[in-house]
Amino acid sequence: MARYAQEDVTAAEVARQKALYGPLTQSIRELVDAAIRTEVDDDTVRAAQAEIEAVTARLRARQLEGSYGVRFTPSGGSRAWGNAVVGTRNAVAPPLVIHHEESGRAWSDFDLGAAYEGPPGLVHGGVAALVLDQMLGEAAGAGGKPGMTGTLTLRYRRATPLGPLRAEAHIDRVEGIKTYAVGHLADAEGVTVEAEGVFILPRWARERLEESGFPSRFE
Ligand SMILES: CCCCCCCC(=O)SCCNC(=O)CCNC(=O)[C@H](O)C(C)(C)COP(=O)(O)OP(=O)(O)OC[C@H]1O[C@@H](n2cnc3c(N)ncnc32)[C@H](O)[C@@H]1OP(=O)(O)O
Repeated sequence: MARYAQEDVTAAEVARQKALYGPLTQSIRELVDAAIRTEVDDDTVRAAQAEIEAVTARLRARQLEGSYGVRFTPSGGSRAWGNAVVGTRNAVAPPLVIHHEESGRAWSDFDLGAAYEGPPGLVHGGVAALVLDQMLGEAAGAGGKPGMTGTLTLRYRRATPLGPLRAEAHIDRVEGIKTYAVGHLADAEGVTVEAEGVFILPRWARERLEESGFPSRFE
């Protein structure tokens, strides 16, 4: 069962796993792009399918029971390697490498290819929401006010082209357990999508913090 978990793992072991799984995941991303854009003949497609199924069976030989979860390391870091936006082991993730400031700011330069298409040549609106949800959430977390997305509001000002993009977000204001963050997605010509959201520390997390003696940290 996936969860937040404290892991007893060394930094060297985390680095070893990152060096192992990062390239595997990148290869799968390239496979997805290749499958969308290939124009090879039918027999080659069928042969490729058989090879992919064989590789999938090898990886399935030993699996986690559920999803990856979020794992905290002894050094205070966390691994969200299954995350749909930033996950080191998730080929669905573009992935975004997100930079943070403790003031509650986050930004990322990244590239969205054929796998993220909605209208022809343009980023799917749901993908823009996916990216901005994560960015606003990361800004809230960077500022020490993490939470679950309560409400996310988007304004699609103009279409976002596939290709190189930048996303930015920052904390706008904090009201008790609610952190309001704003941000945008932009291409080289400027902003394409604006976002605002409220991130709320869930009741179960508030109760756990109160039990552990840190009741005021998020107030
Ligand atoms: C670093 C990692 C970044 C990750 C970024 C990605 C973030 C995500 O994708 S999170 C996944 C998507 N979000 C979810 O699934 C959230 C599902 N909803 C929930 O878990 C809960 O409804 C949650 C946490 C939003 C609020 O639950 P809970 O803490 O029990 O709320 P509750 O105690 O009733 O209300 C607390 C306050 O929040 C307000 N509130 C509750 N729900 C919402 C909401 N959906 N929108 C806005 N305000 C809300 C209430 O009105 C109340 O306000 P006030 O104190 O002023 O009266």
